[in-house]
This record gives sequence, C-alpha cells and structure tokens, in this order.
Amino acid sequence: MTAREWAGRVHPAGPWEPDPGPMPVPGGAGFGDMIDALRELQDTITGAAPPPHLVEQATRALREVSAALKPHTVPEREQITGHRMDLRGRGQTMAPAFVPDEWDDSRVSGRVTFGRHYLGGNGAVHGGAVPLLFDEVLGRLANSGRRVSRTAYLHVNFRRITPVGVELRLDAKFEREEGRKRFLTAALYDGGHVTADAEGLFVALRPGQP
Ligand SMILES: CCCCCCCC(=O)SCCNC(=O)CCNC(=O)[C@H](O)C(C)(C)COP(=O)(O)OP(=O)(O)OC[C@H]1O[C@@H](n2cnc3c(N)ncnc32)[C@H](O)[C@@H]1OP(=O)(O)O
Repeated sequence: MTAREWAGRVHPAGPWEPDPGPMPVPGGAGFGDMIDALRELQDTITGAAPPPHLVEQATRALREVSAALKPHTVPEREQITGHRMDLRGRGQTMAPAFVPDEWDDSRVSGRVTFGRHYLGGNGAVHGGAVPLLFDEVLGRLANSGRRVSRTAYLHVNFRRITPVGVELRLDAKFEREEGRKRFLTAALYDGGHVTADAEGLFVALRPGQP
C-alpha cells in the first residue's frame, strides 16, 4: 500500500483524525520523531552562530544523513511526508506544525508555534510563513469530508506582528459553498489579539484536474 492510499484508508472521515489505527504505518512509528528532529535542527541552525570548525563538522554530518536517505527516494504517491495525517504537520516541516484541539467538517481550532526557522526579523514571523500556515489549515478544512479542492485565492491581513516562539491559537471556519466554490476564513491569535486573518477560496477539482 502506498503512503497516499494509507492516508485515505486511515482517515475516511476527514483529515484531523490523529489515530493511525492498527495497520502498518509507512515509515514506522519513529517517522514523526525524525521529522521533529529535523524541525529542531532547522530552528537550531537558524539561531546558531557556530565557529567555522563546527560548521564544517555539521556540514559533513548533514551530508552523511542525506547520502543515507537518498537511495530510498520514491515517487510522489509513495512519499511519506505530507501523507502521515496522524503526525503533527502531516509529517513534514514545510509549515509549522498545527495541533488541532477541536474540529468538525465546518471548523477547526488549534495551536501552533512558529520556531526560529520562521523568523522574518525583530522577533516577527516572516510574512510568507503566515499565509503558508493559513493555506495548510484552510486547505485541510476545505477538503474535510469533501471532494478535493485547490486554493484559488488566499487573502491575508497582517494586523500586528506574529511572534516567534510563542504558542498561538488558530481558528478556521468553513463559511459557505457555492457550486464548486468553497469560502473559508481563519484568524491567528496571540493571547487575545488577532495577529493575522485570512479569507480563502477553494475550488473543488473536476475529474481529471491535477
Ligand atoms: C491535505 C492537504 C492540505 C494542504 C492543502 C493546500 C492547498 C493548496 O495549496 S492547492 C495548491 C495551490 N493552488 C493551486 O495550485 C491552484 C491553481 N489553480 C487551479 O488549478 C485552477 O485555477 C482552479 C482549480 C483553482 C480553478 O480552475 P477551474 O477548475 O478551471 O475553475 P474555473 O471554472 O476557472 O472557476 C470556477 C469558479 O471559481 C471562480 N474562481 C476561480 N479562481 C478564482 C480566483 N482566483 N478568484 C475568484 N474567483 C475564482 C471562477 O470565477 C468560477 O466561478 P463561477 O462558478 O461563479 O463562474
């Protein structure tokens, strides 16, 4: 079974279900630990000012890990990252890991912390990373219990800085559906303040559309 087929079988009711069930898990139980270690590495490297000899040592170690993993490269449908819906962030480090607390097919509420990796400047998250998070969460909600759709537009308002290293709350809502068009909204909160909000249009794909 490919990782993509596995994701579909384990989560027939929607994409927020954390329990992988009893069937064999692609990548094994430790795959999430590897991804967490990669997140930690990204944050650590971003924040580090190491001496040159340590830079050389770290470069060698990273190249060794890449060389060990490269022979296991697979086609997209067998890829594990992005398909492990039981793991935080679907088992990939592209966006900060969103941790859903409450959800149904029309709304989701959860927590997220942008690590140092996502720093733009002066303690604020990079302006491109915030839409990435919204697209990830709204995209999953748009497809929750429904036919697959893709983002047609995503409008993001940056209301105040989104701080790095602080646990934030994200609330997302499926507002309405008009034919193939799905309209969703979301807001990101630092305590009681909205740091950014978004409105997205997701269009359900016709058969055969990539
Ligand atoms: C588990 C996974 C979680 C992560 C999810 C992440 C989601 C993503 O990021 S997807 C990747 C980013 N998005 C893309 O690559 C999409 C690229 N664009 C496309 O493929 C197409 O333009 C697509 C599918 C959005 C729409 O094309 P198509 O199916 O031909 O629709 P089309 O007939 O033009 O439009 C349908 C309706 O939507 C409207 N529409 C389409 N695009 C827009 C837009 N940008 N603004 C406003 N309206 C739009 C049209 O006006 C039309 O409205 P109506 O029915 O009222 O006339």
